Amino acid sequence: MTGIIISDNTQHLAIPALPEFLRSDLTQCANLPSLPSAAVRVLEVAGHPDATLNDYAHAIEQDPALTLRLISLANSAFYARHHTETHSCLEATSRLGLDATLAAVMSFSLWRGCRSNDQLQRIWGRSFVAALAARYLAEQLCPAQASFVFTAALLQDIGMLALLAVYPADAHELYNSAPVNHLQISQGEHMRFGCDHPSVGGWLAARWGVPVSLAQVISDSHGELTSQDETDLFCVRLSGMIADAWLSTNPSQSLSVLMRRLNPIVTTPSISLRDLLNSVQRQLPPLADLFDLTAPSAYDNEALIIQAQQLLFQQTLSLNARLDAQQHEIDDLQQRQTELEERSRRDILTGLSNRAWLEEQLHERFEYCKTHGYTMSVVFIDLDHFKKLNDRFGHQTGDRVLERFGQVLSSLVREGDLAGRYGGEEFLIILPNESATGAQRFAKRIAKRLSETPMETVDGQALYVSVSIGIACLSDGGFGNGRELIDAADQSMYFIKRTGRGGISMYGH
Ligand SMILES: Nc1nc2c(ncn2[C@@H]2O[C@H](COP(=O)(O)OP(=O)(O)OP(=O)(O)O)[C@@H](O)[C@H]2O)c(=O)[nH]1
Repeated sequence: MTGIIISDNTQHLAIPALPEFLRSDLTQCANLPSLPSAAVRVLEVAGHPDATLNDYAHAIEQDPALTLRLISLANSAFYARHHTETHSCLEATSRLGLDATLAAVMSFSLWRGCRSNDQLQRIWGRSFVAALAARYLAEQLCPAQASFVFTAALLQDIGMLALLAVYPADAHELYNSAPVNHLQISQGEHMRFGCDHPSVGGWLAARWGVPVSLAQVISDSHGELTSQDETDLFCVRLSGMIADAWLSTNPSQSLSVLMRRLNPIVTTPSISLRDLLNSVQRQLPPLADLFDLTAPSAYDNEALIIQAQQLLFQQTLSLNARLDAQQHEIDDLQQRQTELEERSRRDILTGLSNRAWLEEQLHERFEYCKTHGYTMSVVFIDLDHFKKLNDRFGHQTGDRVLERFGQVLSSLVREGDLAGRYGGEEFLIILPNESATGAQRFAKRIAKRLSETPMETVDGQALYVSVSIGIACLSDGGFGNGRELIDAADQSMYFIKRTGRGGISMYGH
């Protein structure tokens, strides 16, 4: 092969620069895949915007072997479906179209000398499957670009040829695992060579002087598939994934994984994976024949798709089951969290709110009432002579009295009120939207209940308690915050303590 460089387009590529050592090794490599002079001339023609089919045909005719192959390609089942036989290079070129002619010339040229090499056969096998898949996709999504997409997909792995030429041992080891998955290959290449074969392929194609748009798509061919991709790039990227799945050891499994990945991205209903695989299967043998390639083994695509769909369904079920289990765990955690929060607000002995929660709530409600012009009252209750009760009947009896008193309070408060234990034998009740006289009525009900209901029975003797109650209402003073309201209720309660216990006092009345 004659390696003639016609116009180096590498500087026009929007790709990350190749590592310096790799660029230097590639540039100096004597075995780098190169193009025969006829292919170079075809590229030169391709570089002219006004190039005609005649110019192409003339360039190709310089190479008789290439001419014969091109005519066979045009006459193959692949292209000749509805046409009569072609006999000249010009007829062949016009049947193939300019892009496909370019692709054919380049791949024929590059393919020479690869036939006896299993590894190269595998690389080209994937490229052919990808090219056919890409063309099917392009015919559905961007028919005008079908030839361009076919070419780009066919050449997407030429970087592997270059890396094999420059670093035969390393690349051979990396590519030797059959069948190949290009995601893993790209990762391996990054580790060994500092970049992957699509970038090298794009660089190589640009160095040969192929149109920059083509070299760019080759370079971007293995990127992440997204719905924002240009349609031609999208077809090329997807074609590689389809080829990987179809050629994998477990195609139905790989296809089901691919289907899952495609679900959120491919929304167009015109793409049928089944039709695509059937189309690839139909066109692969004649194309492979033409290149003396052993076509990758055929599948029952119908069964493959059904299997893949079943697997996808099973994966979806097990994923749903996992999601359900996770949701249960989240629900349990949330419930436990709620229980913990609830418990952190409770007084253990009485089950009423504890002091911290009372104060927090009082602060919030106080601010709310101030902002919206509502009123509220707090009722401060202290059990009388509780020390004596403890001393006389024991601490446990004292505890039961407190517990019972908590129940009495719970039974008397209304929805929206908040009753809690403020400390030892002190209780606080917040009454939203309640005046001092309303709070007084409430306090009287408590006193009445206590006078009627013993809190405990000790040795058959009923034990009654009395309480001192102080009330403060937001409307009865210039209170700046909830703390001042509690202090006012506390002071009123102490007034009762000082004047004999067992009564109710209202702050400011
Ligand atoms: N059993 C029991 N007693 C408690 C608890 N918390 C506080 N006490 C007791 O309640 C008593 C309160 O005593 P004081 O503050 O002197 O009040 P008092 O004896 O009720 O007297 P006055 O309030 O003046 O009527 C103390 O003996 C505390 O030990 C509790 O959780 N359980």
